[in-house]
Amino acid sequence: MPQKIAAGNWKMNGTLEAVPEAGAIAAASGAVETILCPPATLIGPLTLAAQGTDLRIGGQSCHPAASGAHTGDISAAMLADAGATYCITGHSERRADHGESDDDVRAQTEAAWAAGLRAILCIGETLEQREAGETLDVLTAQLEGSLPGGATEENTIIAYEPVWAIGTGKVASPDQVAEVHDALRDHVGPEMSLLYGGSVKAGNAAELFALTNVDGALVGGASLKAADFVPIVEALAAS
Ligand SMILES: O=C[C@H](O)COP(=O)(O)O
Repeated sequence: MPQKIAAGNWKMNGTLEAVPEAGAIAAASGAVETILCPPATLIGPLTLAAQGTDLRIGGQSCHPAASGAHTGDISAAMLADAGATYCITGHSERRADHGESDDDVRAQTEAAWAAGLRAILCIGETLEQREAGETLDVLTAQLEGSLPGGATEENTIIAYEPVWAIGTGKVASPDQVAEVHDALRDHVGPEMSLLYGGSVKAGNAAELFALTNVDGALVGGASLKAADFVPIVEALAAS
């Protein structure tokens, strides 16, 4: 059985004032694997807030190199040193804002593994690609291009995030999610966790988690406040 996972991606949100939210989320973690990926500045503080609980902390991206002359970047080893045990790779915002290619994502994922981090590797189609009927082809190509050989359920989680559903309030329909996740399951085998991401909220989480091949969610906006995220974690635990 794939592991059930509720992951929150705080993106470029949060200062020290947000640490108590993580504390409240930590207090509610345990029934399913629960992860918060804050900005790099908060990995240390959130690791401290999560100490003694089942909440795990992750980075949002990493440079493929372990160290060096890469101003503004952070390595997987640094994330691990600060307390992270997970790292998102291939998020569509990184692919769009920083021009990260499948090759870059594969190298980052390998770097995350080398530092002992479990990767949360994201793939997703744009609205244009969906409307052109290219969704499954695009996702297969992204997976084949960015998932390194040697991926297992121990070192990798796949997150399907349709770009058009991220931060828009337009969640993919259960049929759309099921079609993609069933195809992904055929691709990655029976044990790797498959997360859905894109406008997941407490109000739509249970319906998504009821789908056979949805093992959890990668949540953006609704992970910033414990009052929004904890009900999603609870819906997953109840699924
Ligand atoms: O990484 C998280 C996703 O991009 C989803 O973000 P969202 O829940 O704000 O739509």
